[in-house]
Amino acid sequence: MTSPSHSYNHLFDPTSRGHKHAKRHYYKTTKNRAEDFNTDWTPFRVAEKKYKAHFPPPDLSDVLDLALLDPSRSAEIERGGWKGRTDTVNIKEISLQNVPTTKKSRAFTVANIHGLVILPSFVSDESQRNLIRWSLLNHARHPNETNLDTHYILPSSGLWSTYLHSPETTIQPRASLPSTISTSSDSSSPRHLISNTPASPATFSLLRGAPRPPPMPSVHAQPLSAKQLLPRLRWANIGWSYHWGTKQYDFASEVQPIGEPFRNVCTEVVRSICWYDVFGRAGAGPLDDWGEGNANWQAWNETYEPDAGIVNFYQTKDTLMGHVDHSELCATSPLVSISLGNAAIFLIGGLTRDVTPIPILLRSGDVVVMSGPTCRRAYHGVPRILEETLPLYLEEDVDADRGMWAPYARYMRTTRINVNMRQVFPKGFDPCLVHT
Ligand SMILES: O=C(O)CCC(=O)C(=O)O
Ligand SMILES: [Fe+2]
Repeated sequence: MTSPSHSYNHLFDPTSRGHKHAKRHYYKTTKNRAEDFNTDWTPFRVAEKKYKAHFPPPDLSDVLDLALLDPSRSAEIERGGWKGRTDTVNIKEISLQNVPTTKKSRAFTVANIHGLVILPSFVSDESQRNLIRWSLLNHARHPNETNLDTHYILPSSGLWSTYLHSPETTIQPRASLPSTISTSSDSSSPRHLISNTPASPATFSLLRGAPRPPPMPSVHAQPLSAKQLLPRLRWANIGWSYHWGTKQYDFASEVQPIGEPFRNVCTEVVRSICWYDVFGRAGAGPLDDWGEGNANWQAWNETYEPDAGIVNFYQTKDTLMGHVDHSELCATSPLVSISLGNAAIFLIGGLTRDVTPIPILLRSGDVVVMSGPTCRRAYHGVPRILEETLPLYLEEDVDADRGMWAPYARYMRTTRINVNMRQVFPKGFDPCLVHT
């Protein structure tokens, strides 16, 4: 039996030991900071700072928390003590089609962020466990690139499998001759978010020909055991290989097959959304800003096909800075984002950081879809993973799997996984037909 997860509620009680400890830690670490608030910060930065703060814990009364609409999730919500509200923004429920009646799925759009669809607990408990297993065992390994490959010679069987079978196995760094190798520009954790030119069908041939120098391995990387290296796993590529140095896809390298479990959830989501409810009816506004990516949303139920993306592995102290994902040639087709494990605060705003973002509490099994010209190019980020919010069905002592789930449960106790799937090429665009 594992010990029950401690609620984060203690931080909200000023008489508790946890609160006093966090307060002492806060004063110790902030003692020398000149100014806590900078008037130059954009509204997006202000929100990031707010939710990042560990003491005092952020007030979540502005955070949209759709799990509160589902009574069957109350135990999950109470566990961590983190709770938002359902009335922070105007939401509208939209229809889902072809979803088995056994599924309790619902879908919501959010006023002001046209093209954003939230599907709370779309992924069943069992399917969440499968996606977590797949992410660690089958996905985060060769031939898919991970953040660790630049710096470490990872075992061909994968880091997770090595950790399961012999956690003390030493993994050697790549750079063993410090004198000949300069210090890395580090594509390792945390993710580097550099600005780049948005991709489009018009810029494709230019992008395809651009040099993609391989990242340099760090000379500071030390040999580590599989067990020590595992918490440093931050991302693994899906499909088209992503070149972090230029923040563009590397179209010259081989595209890897997309894991069926990821693909199936994403296509199920896109095919079940009634896109007329999102774009066609209820004051959708002008559709002339859809650009070359094409406004073919009427056909997404049949044509949507993910071909790239990333699996993010967050430890509870990790964050993902505000950014726009604009390396995909198709600037409008749905990006499907699946949350697994601990909950997080997700911020989504507008086309610049000057738009005040909407904070949304994403819990395990929730799916977010970003689509259309406004939402697909909106700044978004993850300023906070909410500690101790792992749902009970992902704990080891509810193991229907005779011990097989236990190592996953232990890893997930401090982890959030996000599967972030995109479609790089617009429907009908054939990269082989473009001449350089
Ligand atoms: O973790 C998330 O929910 C979002 C991740 C994201 O924005 C990305 O991978 O580009
Ligand atoms: Fe993103």
